[in-house]
Amino acid sequence: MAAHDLPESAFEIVVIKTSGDQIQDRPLSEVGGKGLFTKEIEDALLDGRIDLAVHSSKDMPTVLPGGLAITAFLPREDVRDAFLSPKAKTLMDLPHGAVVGSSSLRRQAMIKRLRPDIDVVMYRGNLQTRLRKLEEGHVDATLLAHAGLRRLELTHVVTSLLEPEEFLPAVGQGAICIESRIDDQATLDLLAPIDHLETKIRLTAERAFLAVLDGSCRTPIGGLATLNGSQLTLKGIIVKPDGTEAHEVERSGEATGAEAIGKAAGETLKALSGPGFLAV
Ligand SMILES: NCc1[nH]cc(CCC(=O)O)c1CC(=O)O
Repeated sequence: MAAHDLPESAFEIVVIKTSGDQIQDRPLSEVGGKGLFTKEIEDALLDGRIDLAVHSSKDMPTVLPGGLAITAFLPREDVRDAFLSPKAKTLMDLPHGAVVGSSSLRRQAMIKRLRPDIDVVMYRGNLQTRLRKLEEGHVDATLLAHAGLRRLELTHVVTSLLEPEEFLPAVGQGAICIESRIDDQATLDLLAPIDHLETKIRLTAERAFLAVLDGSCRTPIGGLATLNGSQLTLKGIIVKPDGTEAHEVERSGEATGAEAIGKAAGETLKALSGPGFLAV
């Protein structure tokens, strides 16, 4: 091995269990939403116990504590939701009145929108627990992020994939990000070479979109930005939790305007849905 291939830094991994990981018996939207996956980790960053934090972008609130920022993105995984069922090949093929387990407000609302006859029931616990419950017949099907299943090398449990055209993923789905202290230049320098530009641009648009609409995690929202050369396209949707009403938006423009495109798409949905919709 050449000398320049040797690691220049040693890293100590500190495992932090967040309340989002610990609370398994209630939907997260009921106990405070997204911050639950990040707070304990951000406290450790602010205390200087750790220097960088690894998160799922999907779990990151749009407003971060002062002094912290998302300072790098890893290349994005598959953004799609996976459909898992021993009973049917796809969501649309499930028998009338089937029971689907999911505690995600977005998945629940989008399932109801496509299949009003389906009963969506709360479904938490770690992946292994969910797969066991599915196997034991507690539910007829469930949905999980394909990215998480791929990372755990569990893709053999997937029955089919939901295409973004009919089922928009959550903002940030499939993208791992790094959060660090904005004044910690040494860490910023370490991260710069691994920051993935395309993912950063897409996530900038998606998070700007989400920031206009949300904060609370109580409104079902889907959003996905894609890049075609320098052309960015953002699609967004908000759905009533019972699936009876939805508003969609699509905006395109130069990637350099990612933040403005996201913001404009959010404002469009806000205007389309009217006051009250987001509060439900
Ligand atoms: N809400 C939990 C969560 N946060 C990120 C992922 C999946 C991995 C990713 O999107 O990067 C998951 C699990 C899931 O949605 O099935």
